[in-house]
Amino acid sequence: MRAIRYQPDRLELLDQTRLPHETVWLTCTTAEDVYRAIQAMQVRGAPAIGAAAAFGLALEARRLPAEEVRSRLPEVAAWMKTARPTAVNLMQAVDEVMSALDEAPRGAEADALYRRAVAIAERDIATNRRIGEVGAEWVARHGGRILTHCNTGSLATVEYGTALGVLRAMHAAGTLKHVYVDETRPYLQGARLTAYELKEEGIPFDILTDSTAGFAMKLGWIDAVVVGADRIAKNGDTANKIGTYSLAVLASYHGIPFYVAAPRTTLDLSMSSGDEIPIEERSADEVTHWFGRPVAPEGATARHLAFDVTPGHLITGIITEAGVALPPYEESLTRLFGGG
Ligand SMILES: CSC[C@@H](O)[C@@H](O)C(=O)COP(=O)(O)O
Repeated sequence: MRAIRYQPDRLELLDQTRLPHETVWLTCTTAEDVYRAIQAMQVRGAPAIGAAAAFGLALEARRLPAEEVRSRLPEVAAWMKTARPTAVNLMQAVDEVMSALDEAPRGAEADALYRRAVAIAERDIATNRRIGEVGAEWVARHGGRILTHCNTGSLATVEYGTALGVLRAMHAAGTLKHVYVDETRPYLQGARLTAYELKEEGIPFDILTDSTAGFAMKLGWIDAVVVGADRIAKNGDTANKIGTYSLAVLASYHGIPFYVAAPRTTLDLSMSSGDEIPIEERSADEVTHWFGRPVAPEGATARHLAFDVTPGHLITGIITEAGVALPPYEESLTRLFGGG
């Protein structure tokens, strides 16, 4: 399954606000189109927004007059980074695609940026497959009934997924028994998107309301929790979809292993702890309204933190393409990826 299709003159995004009942492709031809799609969560998930942003800048390089690309694109790149604040993949991908300008011959900037964006996208797929292999072997030792949160699959990446990639690989290896999917209020990435992907793959699952997780653990339904990440600090503190922290606390209380699956591009080794990670706060309307329809009394207020930070000490292991990092993370992540 692919939610991102690209050509030099356009980026097509499978609109994730319409899934699973409508399949609508959105065509982007400018950086602004891509920026708006990221903000509106028509494309979402840390690696997917990074790749989309890279293509957005390549499109902008094609649209700008050739003699203005080098002077004007850096400002567009800085703006693109502000589309969403928490997932560091966005900032990394923007920097990486912009670095193509350094080597591009004059007049060939757009082609160079497009080629770099394609490389980012293709690397994401290969990385996710490797995370899947590494994680499937590791997680299966705990058992085959896995709880996951949000959507970390093909829709959240260029293809295959991170945490959901681990589940895909376990399914292929015959070690996955059942997936419990948190619905993931308020956008329902679990109930809408993860359920859609699991159904397509024929993987057995049940959706749980977010508040069921603790009792499901108490009832002995869950062997391990596997989630994705939007930014991981040097000490292993991990920002991910709101609700992840509660799951980690519950897993710790019940003695259930709790794993994060993420690529190198989700690590932010410039941050020493999760306290430094910017947490996106989205519109209260997304909580007081149900996909546009009011559910709370008129005038009711809400706080809509889109992410939380799980302290590294609650994380059993971080599954990456280079292997599984174990606590203490400052040492293990540096060993796997170097200090930079
Ligand atoms: C491989 S996706 C990892 C994370 O980006 C995912 O768990 C998540 O929190 C997505 O949040 P979203 O707000 O839907 O973009």
